[in-house]
Amino acid sequence: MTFDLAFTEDADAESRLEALAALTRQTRELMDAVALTAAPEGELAEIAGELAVLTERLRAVSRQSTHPFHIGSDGTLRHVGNAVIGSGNPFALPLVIEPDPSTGEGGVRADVTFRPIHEGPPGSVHGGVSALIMDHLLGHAAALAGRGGFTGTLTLRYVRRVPYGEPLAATAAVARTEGRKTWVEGRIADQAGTVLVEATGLFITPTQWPPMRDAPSVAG
Ligand SMILES: CCCCC/C=C\C/C=C\C/C=C\C/C=C\CCCC(=O)SCCNC(=O)CCNC(=O)[C@H](O)C(C)(C)COP(=O)(O)OP(=O)(O)OC[C@H]1O[C@@H](n2cnc3c(N)ncnc32)[C@H](O)[C@@H]1OP(=O)(O)O
Repeated sequence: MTFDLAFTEDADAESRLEALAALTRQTRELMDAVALTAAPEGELAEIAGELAVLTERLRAVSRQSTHPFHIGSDGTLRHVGNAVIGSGNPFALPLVIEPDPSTGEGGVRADVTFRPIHEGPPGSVHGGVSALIMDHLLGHAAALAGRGGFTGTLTLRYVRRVPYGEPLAATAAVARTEGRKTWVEGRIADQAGTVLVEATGLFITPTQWPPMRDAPSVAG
């Protein structure tokens, strides 16, 4: 397979990206408020009407596509539209990933506090949301090791229910490599270190891929 990963300089000024990030954060607050609202029926309909006006205002000046990868002013590789880390994507948690070489090659960690909008089983985080976070974090570890690629397989073991509203830690590091294949292992644990989710992912680097050995740090 061939795959062109275009690292474009984004035309948007940093100040506009900051304003977009502020709108995105506000939208996340809105999502949380909607999920927990106890407002009466009439007020719900009224608020929906007000939001429809705002939605139309945004839609009237839509981009053709979401923000692509671009190199930020500090040299960081940014993906503003990403579903997990994107500062311009309300769906993103967002996950803020830090390198943690102490955990191994490509080692990364992220503090994560899930919210009620992530609910699956009552009072717990949806297993698919945990998988999303693990997929991304494992992929980030592979990229940090200079072996970025697509997820081929992702296997999870749900050890204990994952609570929301509680600070948790997600970690990952490369376990082994073979040609274009990179196996990465990771976990989500609570503050006491109790493992809640274990994950193993196989990432495959496409045949035509820009050299990642000198990849800049990645952010949303
Ligand atoms: C969305 C991000 C994009 C990635 C950007 C990466 C880096 C950018 C820099 C930083 C980014 C930072 C972090 C990234 C964070 C998260 C990553 C999220 C990743 C995703 O969210 S990604 C979406 C889900 N993912 C897909 O959408 C994949 C769809 N798929 C394909 O695009 C192809 O399928 C591909 C490329 C996987 C392989 O295609 P190919 O042509 O290169 O490989 P080929 O067939 O030649 O096989 C070669 C050897 O791999 C074995 N093999 C092949 N496929 C396998 C599989 N699935 N499972 C197990 N083994 C497999 C064969 O059996 C053979 O093995 P052997 O050599 O031993 O015979």
